[in-house]
Amino acid sequence: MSASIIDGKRIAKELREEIAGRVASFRGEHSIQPKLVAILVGEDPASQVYIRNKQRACEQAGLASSLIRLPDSVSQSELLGQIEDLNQAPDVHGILVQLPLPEGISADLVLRAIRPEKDVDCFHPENVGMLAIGTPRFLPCTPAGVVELLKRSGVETRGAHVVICGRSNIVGKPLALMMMQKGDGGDATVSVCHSRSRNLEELTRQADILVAAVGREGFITGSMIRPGATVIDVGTNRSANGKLVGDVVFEEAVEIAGAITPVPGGVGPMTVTLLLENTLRGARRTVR
Ligand SMILES: NC(=O)C1=CN([C@@H]2O[C@H](COP(=O)(O)OP(=O)(O)OC[C@H]3O[C@@H](n4cnc5c(N)ncnc54)[C@H](OP(=O)(O)O)[C@@H]3O)[C@@H](O)[C@H]2O)C=CC1
Ligand SMILES: Nc1nc(=O)c2c([nH]1)NC[C@@H]1CN(c3ccc(C(=O)N[C@@H](CCC(=O)O)C(=O)O)cc3)C=[N+]21
Ligand SMILES: [Mg+2]
Repeated sequence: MSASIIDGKRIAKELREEIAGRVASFRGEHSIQPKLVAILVGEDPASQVYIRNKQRACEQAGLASSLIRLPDSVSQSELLGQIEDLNQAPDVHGILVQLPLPEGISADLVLRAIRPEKDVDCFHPENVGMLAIGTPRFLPCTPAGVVELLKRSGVETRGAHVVICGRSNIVGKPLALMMMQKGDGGDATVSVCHSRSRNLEELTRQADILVAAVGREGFITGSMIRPGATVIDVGTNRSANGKLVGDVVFEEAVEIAGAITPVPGGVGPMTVTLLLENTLRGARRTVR
């Protein structure tokens, strides 16, 4: 038996074409081009991949985008000053500060400094709070990408047991919030595992939908997967041979799972796509 492969690249392309259409009509109606600005401090390799892909995606969807590169040595106050300029700039609708940030810069402080109306990552405490109570302003890109992938591949979340490995503020925690929410794409029973979880394999084997967001190559092996389960691999790891690999041992998992996302070509392209969606949403706010 072999799992069906969830083609994130294809689904992302479909969704991008829809977004491009909406961007075009927004521009036609308001003569405003939605604009995203990303800030990269230093040279984190995962961030480089993300940046390259989102610049290209913005171009294809008709969005403006720019990248501010700052050296590792930049001071926290200089960075905060840059963010404040972007907060004030009327032509900027989305601001994204790439994580991780170098030591000596407080990510918490930096993320709070971004004006919530331009916080396309949905990392600001106000936006996380809105998400948690069920009245989201933005949906966080990677979790929303996962939910959209499931929806578009016909995987039912309602009543399903979703087991998420990882509890970060960027993936695991907001994904848990979204999937436990009432209604479409949610209504799941959610378990969240982390490095202190006991009997991990016992937990993951209960999953109808297993999400790996740990950041370790080879983390999810075949024996951790219930036969027929859907496996979503969020991991983006640089392997020793330079290849991009997920957290799941794909060759094992594909024999056991019912459906599985590959890396690359699974969740990653969806993250980029949802960022386009959020930038358009940020621009819409300015005309209401
Ligand atoms: N495809 C995409 O669009 C994106 C991909 N990523 C990728 O996803 C992965 C996760 O990213 P991120 O959430 O930022 O990572 P973090 O390092 O912030 O979080 C990793 C999580 O995994 C948990 N963990 C670590 N070791 C174990 C273990 N032995 N058993 C169980 N849980 C464990 C940690 O537990 P604890 O909390 O106890 O430390 C933590 O909650 C990375 O590979 C990243 O590159 C990230 C964002 C977007
Ligand atoms: N503020 C912030 N927000 C983030 O969302 C954020 C971040 N910082 N820091 C880094 C991580 C990582 N991340 C990825 C997004 C897309 C791909 C992606 O496009 N992946 C393609 C890669 C294909 C390739 O080019 O090789 C794929 O999996 O197919 C990967 C990783 C977002 N992150
Ligand atoms: Mg991290």
